[in-house]
Amino acid sequence: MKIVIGSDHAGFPLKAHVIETIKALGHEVLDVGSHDAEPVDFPDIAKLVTGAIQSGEAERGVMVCGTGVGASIAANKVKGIRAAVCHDVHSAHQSVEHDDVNIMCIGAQIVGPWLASDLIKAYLEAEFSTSEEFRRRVEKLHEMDRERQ
Ligand SMILES: O=C(CO)[C@H](O)[C@H](O)[C@H](O)COP(=O)(O)O
Repeated sequence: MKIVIGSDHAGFPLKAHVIETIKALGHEVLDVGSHDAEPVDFPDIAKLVTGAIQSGEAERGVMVCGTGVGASIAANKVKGIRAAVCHDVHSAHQSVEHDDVNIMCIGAQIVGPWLASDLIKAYLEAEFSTSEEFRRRVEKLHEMDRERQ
């Protein structure tokens, strides 16, 4: 898969490790910044990450900010995006299996590199379930997207 990755200044220290992990798992990486530790607002980076998914350039994304919270709020403002903060391995895979999450957000000030690697592995190895209940629920999310004002 092609994975788009973005971080703000608070997520930047973990971003290189995240990229290395994604590549080691055999995926391609599209890095939309930030490219240094200069302060940058997470909504600006979220626009770049979500844009790559909306255009089809990347299949899934990973965003790193200080807590993962701001990144997920910003990403979820965009149609077609299902973003979640995942700081445990179970949520990292279930968010895809049940909810078809397409951007996992992690907090560089919350998790260390070892856990980040485990989260990314669980997220990228997971596939959206074919079970009717999960498909139905995500279809309702698509409906909510279409009804957005
Ligand atoms: O975690 C975040 C938002 O949820 C951000 O990455 C920042 O760390 C947070 O907003 C704090 O901002 P600061 O400019 O890094 O002090």
